[in-house]
Amino acid sequence: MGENVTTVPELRRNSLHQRNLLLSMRLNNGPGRKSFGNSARTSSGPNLARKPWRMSLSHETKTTAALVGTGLGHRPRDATANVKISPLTRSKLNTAQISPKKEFNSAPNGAAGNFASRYQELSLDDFEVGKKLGKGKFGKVFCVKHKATGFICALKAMKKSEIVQYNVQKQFRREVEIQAALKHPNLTKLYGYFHDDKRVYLLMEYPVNGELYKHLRSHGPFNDIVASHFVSQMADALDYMHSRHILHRDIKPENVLLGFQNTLKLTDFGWSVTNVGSAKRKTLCGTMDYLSPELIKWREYDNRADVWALGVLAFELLVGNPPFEESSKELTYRRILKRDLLFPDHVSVPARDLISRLLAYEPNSRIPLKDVKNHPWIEKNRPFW
Ligand SMILES: Nc1ncnc2c1ncn2[C@@H]1O[C@H](COP(=O)(O)OP(=O)(O)OP(=O)(O)O)[C@@H](O)[C@H]1O
Repeated sequence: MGENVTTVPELRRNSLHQRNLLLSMRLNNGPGRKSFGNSARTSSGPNLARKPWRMSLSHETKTTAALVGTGLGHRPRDATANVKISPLTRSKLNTAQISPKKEFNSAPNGAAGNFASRYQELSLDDFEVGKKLGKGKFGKVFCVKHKATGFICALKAMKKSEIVQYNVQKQFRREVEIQAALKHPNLTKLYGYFHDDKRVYLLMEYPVNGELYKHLRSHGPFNDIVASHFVSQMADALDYMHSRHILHRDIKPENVLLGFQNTLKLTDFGWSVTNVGSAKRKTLCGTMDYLSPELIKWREYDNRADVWALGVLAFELLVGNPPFEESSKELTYRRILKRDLLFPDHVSVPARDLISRLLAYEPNSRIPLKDVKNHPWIEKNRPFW
């Protein structure tokens, strides 16, 4: 398959936002030109395949500023908040901090305390850069070792100029703020960040076993024991996020990393958003196969859209493809709106029951995440995890 060919399944998993971004990158002669291929994750261009999409229908609540000093953050009530930073200004900026020292003290490594005291002064020279772990639209991710302490983590390097060029400062800032605030064993931790003249570097937990999606593709669908373990962990992670009034909005196997012993680590908070109280959202975002009926109908939605997406994920883990997969967006949407849910014979009765409850058409009828771990399918398989 040539570099500039995108397969139908990959386009299917693309996002409207992403297509818009791609268009904008093409119009701007930006890096999107290189990226339009199914080898996007490993090719030199940014990855635009299988990505979320988003079309803003309403003004969204923004969280408070972070990324102080990088040139990408803003200070509340600061009139210069959204002013693009010139290269000259950027070069004068100091090393940033995203969070207090305890961020690193909670890192899963004995050297973390020592590491913590140094992170404000970090630069790329403080790390041994290991293998490339992946590539996103705005940066590359590497496995790195902090030279002084031996602390191993993932480092995502993003060009400031590209973040500014594609006007995604706010989205980037929100992603960083949200990920930094979340602390849960099934969410990929963001320890902190630093920057230099050209790039911002995010230091993250390194789940060593890579993307769940790759395991799904290489090993085929999972059995009940493995799938139920993943579903239970994901329910826990989402329940935690929702308890903090945060919606993930882009659940799919590509956004799940794996640590040791099948520990699930949800990642990519690029479309996550805070949703305080009974507020509802209207921004259309997510990945086609994972969209809930209320999203497709452009209705207001809340955290139960993530519950639906968990149902789609559970199905994909057991079957190998999402339940409403079709060759076109229109056909997929039609099946979702009809809730045309068909299980292959091998899917067990209790698994069908949980998936059906997660995929209840009406958000009110969906099983609460707290009840997922007590569901018979989960309880039956738990002893074998
Ligand atoms: N903390 C991490 N540990 C291990 N691998 C990671 C980590 N974060 C990202 N990766 C890998 O690097 C790839 C690129 O990640 P990145 O966050 O830049 O992009 P993305 O979120 O997949 O895509 P995009 O930037 O287009 O939204 C991921 O697909 C994943 O395989």
